[in-house]
Amino acid sequence: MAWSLGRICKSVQRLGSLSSVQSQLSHPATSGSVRTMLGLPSSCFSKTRDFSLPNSSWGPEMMRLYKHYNSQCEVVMEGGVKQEGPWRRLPSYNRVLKYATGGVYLNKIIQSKARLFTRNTGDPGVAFEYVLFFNREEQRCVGIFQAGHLLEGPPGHVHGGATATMIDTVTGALALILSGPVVTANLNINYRKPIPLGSTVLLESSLDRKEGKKTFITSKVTSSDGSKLHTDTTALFVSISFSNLLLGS
Ligand SMILES: CCCCCCCCCCCCCCCC(=O)SCCNC(=O)CCNC(=O)[C@H](O)C(C)(C)COP(=O)(O)OP(=O)(O)OC[C@H]1O[C@@H](n2cnc3c(N)ncnc32)[C@H](O)[C@@H]1OP(=O)(O)O
Repeated sequence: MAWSLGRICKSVQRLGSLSSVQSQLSHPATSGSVRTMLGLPSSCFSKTRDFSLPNSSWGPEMMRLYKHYNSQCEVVMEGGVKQEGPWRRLPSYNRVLKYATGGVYLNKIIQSKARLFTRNTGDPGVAFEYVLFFNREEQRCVGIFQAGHLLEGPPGHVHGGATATMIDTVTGALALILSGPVVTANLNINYRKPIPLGSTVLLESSLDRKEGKKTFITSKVTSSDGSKLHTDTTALFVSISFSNLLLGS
């Protein structure tokens, strides 16, 4: 077990290196063959579903925003030469640690039925449909989120906890890319306007500042056209030793 844990820690430490993460992010043109998320051979991911790719449940607004950012992941230069664009799509799996260990699953630490909360159903469109994009230059992450009917809170609207989950995801992803292994220490959310169930919203997060172990991120959720502010948030992430997190110390 110690050997497997060591491999996980090394993988996540690699994930914590900005240059490493950036080089490992999937490229739009090769999204079906993501090199790896954690620096592992692509065979570890070959049978793994990438949940951040379009599926039949995505509505027109979700597709429009997806195409808007995805088209900026690659730019075609004069002469038809393709180059990386300012944005990267972040792949999204439901059992990262299983694959981080190359299939050696740590049953004693993580229950074998464990799934990433936001990716715990394979049924398209019923819960969290989302995709994240990262902009290196601007140190920004955006999330496009279509809320399924299982996320109801107030009748016809999204549960505040589900919204918080998505805010945690988009701010957490940014903090993770910029600072390596982190946990959420504080999320301060102002709920301004309810989000209609089934609608698509845009989550934007950007780096406020870094102070030692602390990474401060700001975020807002707006309607897909940007005209309506649903929430604004400040978030604090604290850097951790990944082995301490797994061992609960
Ligand atoms: C290829 C790449 C693809 C990437 C694509 C990834 C996509 C996929 C992304 C998914 C993203 C999901 C993101 C989910 C993230 C969770 O959900 S994490 C789970 C929820 N969070 C937790 O369970 C955390 C529980 N809390 C803790 O473990 C500990 O309290 C903490 C937060 C580590 C802090 O521990 P501590 O011993 O207090 O730490 P300590 O060193 O004393 O404090 C450090 C500093 O932080 C301050 N601080 C600590 N807590 C607080 C607080 N609550 N308020 C204010 N200040 C605080 C301290 O005052 C201290 O400040 P300074 O003195 O340095 O100025």
